[in-house]
Amino acid sequence: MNKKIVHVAVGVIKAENSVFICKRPDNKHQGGLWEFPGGKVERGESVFTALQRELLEEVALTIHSSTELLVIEHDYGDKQVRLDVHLLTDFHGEAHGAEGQQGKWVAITELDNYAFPAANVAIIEKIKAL
Ligand SMILES: Nc1nc2c([nH]c(=O)n2[C@@H]2O[C@H](COP(=O)(O)OP(=O)(O)OP(=O)(O)O)[C@@H](O)[C@H]2O)c(=O)[nH]1
Ligand SMILES: [Mg+2]
Repeated sequence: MNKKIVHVAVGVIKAENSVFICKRPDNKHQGGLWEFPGGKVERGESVFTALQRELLEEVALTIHSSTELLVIEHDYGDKQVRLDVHLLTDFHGEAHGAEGQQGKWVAITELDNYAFPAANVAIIEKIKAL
């Protein structure tokens, strides 16, 4: 049976050798794990517009431009996702967990110390190679 694929815009917010990550609330899908901020792309919306909307809501950043990093399709069993991952280096604001969630800047060399959803393995590999 074909499952519906959830289209998600994911932003890797990078400044110097660090990226900004947030902790997913326990009650959400893949809760308690760390994530790159982002969310579902709404009907008729571009990935960039979704990123602008989600990052303002979640981490209070204004995004000026983005570049595509990679696309990941992953089946969690309970949910199938397509992650459109963009690199964000052109933004303004002070990143913080604007929805009450934990958020922090982490050196790319320290990312292996954080637990991410399974789909994120390829994102982390890509970031290390930037
Ligand atoms: N934002 C984000 N979502 C991810 C990552 N990795 C990953 O598998 N996902 C999955 O992508 C899906 C959608 O993300 P989301 O929960 O942020 O969506 P959203 O902000 O629109 O949330 P909402 O609809 O609950 O308000 C979730 O099933 C989540 O588990 C990641 O690094 N960042
Ligand atoms: Mg989200």
